[in-house]
Amino acid sequence: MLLNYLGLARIGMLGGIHLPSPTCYIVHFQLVSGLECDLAKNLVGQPLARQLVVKGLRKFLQEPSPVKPLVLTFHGWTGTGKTYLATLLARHLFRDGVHSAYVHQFSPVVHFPHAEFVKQYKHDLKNWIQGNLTRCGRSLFLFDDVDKMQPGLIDVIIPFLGPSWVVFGTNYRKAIFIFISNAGEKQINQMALDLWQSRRDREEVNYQELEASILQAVNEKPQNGLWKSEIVEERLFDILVPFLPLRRYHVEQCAANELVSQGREPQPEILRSVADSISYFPAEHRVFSSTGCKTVASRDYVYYVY
Ligand SMILES: Nc1ncnc2c1ncn2[C@@H]1O[C@H](COP(=O)(O)OP(=O)(O)OP(=O)(O)O)[C@@H](O)[C@H]1O
Repeated sequence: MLLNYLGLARIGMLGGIHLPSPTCYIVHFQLVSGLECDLAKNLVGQPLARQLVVKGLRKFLQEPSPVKPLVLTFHGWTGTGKTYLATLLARHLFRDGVHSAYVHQFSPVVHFPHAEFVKQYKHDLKNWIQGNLTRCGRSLFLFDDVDKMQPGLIDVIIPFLGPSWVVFGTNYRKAIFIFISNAGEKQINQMALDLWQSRRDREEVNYQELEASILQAVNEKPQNGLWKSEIVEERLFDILVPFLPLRRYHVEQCAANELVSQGREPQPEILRSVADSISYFPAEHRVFSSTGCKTVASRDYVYYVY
């Protein structure tokens, strides 16, 4: 029963049968440029995240024999585009995007809900990753809400993240792992607010300082899936990607993109109404969107037509 919660039956892995597959994604020279272009068009207000991911991916894919898997951690406030970026990345790597059999998404509430089953979860997760990397060395693993995972659970995948050439008889160095969390969101938001208060552009954020304060926040908070994790302590991640809080004009941009994708005119009055309907923080200055662009796509734009 526990195996089924990870959907292991779906791909014929029960009983240790690993079906080799020739159809993992094929690295081609347009892959990263295509992603870069897509992100420039659709990922609003996150130039730093875009540059970090594109640069890291390009370097990783150019290497025929990478020294280790690519491990990215995404941090930031809700609705700033962390999952969205991961989805776009999956779409460029695999024809079926996140629905590909080689993309594996994990969420603590769906896959690891009960603290008393952690031992079983660890066992199943390790087998699941091992089995799927045997099928496709270029698999993509997305861990959502890592900060809400049981501490220690994630450490079971550490052998797959390091530079070991062969672990359990398989080469794991071409895989991509992404850990998504809100850990460090306060630090990111504070830094963006400080910049705003000193009338500087939010994109002028000092990456090294930000990275250090996010790592400190992760380590200070127990009951956080990355707390005391070797992924952080041993620096098994390659790139820490911060997502900045979004401003009102970003919300308008998200609404404009949504309208255009629906084949509609992005009329300024509609964009203004959408932005007006969202709350902003901190209360005294109302600088950043409380929900980022999260609720923008699900709006019923019919009501915004005058
Ligand atoms: N920077 C952005 N650019 C364009 N659209 C965005 C952006 N951020 C969020 N969105 C929109 O909001 C939706 C939800 O965003 P997403 O799931 O990426 O948020 P998140 O940062 O992962 O938040 P959470 O921490 O709550 O999971 C996306 O599917 C997309 O439609």
